[in-house]
Amino acid sequence: MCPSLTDGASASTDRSEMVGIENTNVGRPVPTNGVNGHANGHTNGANGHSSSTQRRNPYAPRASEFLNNVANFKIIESTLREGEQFANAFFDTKTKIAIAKALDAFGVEYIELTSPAASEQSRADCEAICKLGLRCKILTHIRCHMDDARIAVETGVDGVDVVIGTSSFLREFSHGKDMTYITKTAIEVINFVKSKGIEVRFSTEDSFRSDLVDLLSIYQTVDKIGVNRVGIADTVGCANPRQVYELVRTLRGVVGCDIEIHLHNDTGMAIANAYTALEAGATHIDTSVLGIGERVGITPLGGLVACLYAADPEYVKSKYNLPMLREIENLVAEAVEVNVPFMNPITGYCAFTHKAGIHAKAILNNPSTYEILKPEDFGLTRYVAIGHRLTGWNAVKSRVEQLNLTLTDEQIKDVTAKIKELADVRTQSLDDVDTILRVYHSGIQSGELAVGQKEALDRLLREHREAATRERGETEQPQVVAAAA
Ligand SMILES: CC(=O)SCCNC(=O)CCNC(=O)[C@H](O)C(C)(C)COP(=O)(O)OP(=O)(O)OC[C@H]1O[C@@H](n2cnc3c(N)ncnc32)[C@H](O)[C@@H]1OP(=O)(O)O
Ligand SMILES: O=C(O)CCC(=O)C(=O)O
Ligand SMILES: [Zn+2]
Repeated sequence: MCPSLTDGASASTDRSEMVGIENTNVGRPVPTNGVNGHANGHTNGANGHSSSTQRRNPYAPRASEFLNNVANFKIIESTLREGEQFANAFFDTKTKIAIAKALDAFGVEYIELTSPAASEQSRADCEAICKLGLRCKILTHIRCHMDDARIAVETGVDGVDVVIGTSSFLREFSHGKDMTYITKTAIEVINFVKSKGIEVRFSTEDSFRSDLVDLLSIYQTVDKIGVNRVGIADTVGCANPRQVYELVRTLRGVVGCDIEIHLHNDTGMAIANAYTALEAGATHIDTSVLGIGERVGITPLGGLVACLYAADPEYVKSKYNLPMLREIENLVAEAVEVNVPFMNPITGYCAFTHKAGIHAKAILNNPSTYEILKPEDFGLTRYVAIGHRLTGWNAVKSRVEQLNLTLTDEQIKDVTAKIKELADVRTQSLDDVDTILRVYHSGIQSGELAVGQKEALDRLLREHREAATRERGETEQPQVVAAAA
């Protein structure tokens, strides 16, 4: 059981075997040795550590890397474009508006919408979203074609994202155009969109399987005519972080405009690649909620936020309404009829649940020991699971203290051995653990029990169970008879 959410957002949340700990400690002092954790207010170091801890981390982001935009980026949220290409997605107007408003309230800088050339409803929805008066900029995504551009500029969008495939695969098997034609059309479309006074971005589809000279040449051309952004797309999800770094860094040296990156997740690299793109100088990252899109989709909003928060929590907190993330993910998950994956960063069922005794002890002393993300920054709560065979006496002690029982450390170790013995047979609920602790405590208080008296403890537990069964039997008996009748 991994109940990491606070209010039952995960359908089957069961907290029965958990110790919920607010902030850092459960009745236990946080060490005052200078390594402050989450409990004592947040420090200015990354990762929730004190700045002294931060300085000791040789892998922390280095401010001296002048191209690095890890703490200076914009999100282009494409749930309503790339996300609509997810096999399960059908967004009616009401749902699109709800998603657009939620993303705006979260704080994304841009929302990208499906091409108005796709269908009459797509065009009408695009216009409707433009009229909402959202704080974020609204973009629409079109083919590199004047017909699409003419429709797009009439919708009221703040900008148009233009794309065309440049790899030999797409030039031969998709649109059939060569680089000369692509360049000529790109210039025409960009000039047209610019003439309408709105933002324009030019992107090559399948960039990582395109010829580098072709790429740099067309990007340089569109940069010269004043495109606002150029985009790189890992359309098939084939790129690795080193390749992303090299291409973005090379491009950074060739164009003066902003650089956007769009990364598919076919090999699970989308978040790492996005992070690396920022390190190399990209300025804009495409995301979708839960990563939905063609095939397995693109860089997920939540995962990217987790990754960037780990690098610079204060910057990410200042930009986005982090506690809204779970609500947005639930909204989109429901709209496309999927569950939020259990291993999802931040909102996954077990994202803030700690289990093994070694972890539990350290977490109770200072959550930074095993947490890079502070659950409270995302409106969530951490839990420590104790009713299992991997538990330890420190975790049990925290529960003893929560229950206001008085036991010595030696006694807690003794009763922990009993919990582990029982948990070897089946996981114990928190109620089970509490019963064991209360029976043990009253046995000690009454003098019926001393440390190491296993048989006496077994007898007390058996007697307690029998008494409870008798009590239940008295109230349950009539119901059984009634049901049988
Ligand atoms: C990698 C990506 O995700 S890119 C974005 C994908 N988004 C979409 O496809 C939006 C939804 N698409 C649609 O509604 C339709 O495909 C439309 C309206 C865009 C086009 O529909 P149709 O005219 O029926 O063409 P169809 O979809 O069969 O084929 C794509 C057409 O676009 C052309 N094309 C493909 N990519 C591009 C491009 N980037 N720039 C210009 N033309 C392109 C192809 O040559 C083909 O035209 P053709 O049939 O005249 O040769
Ligand atoms: O417009 C872009 O940059 C990307 C288009 C796209 O969805 C892709 O190439 O996967
Ligand atoms: Zn895509």
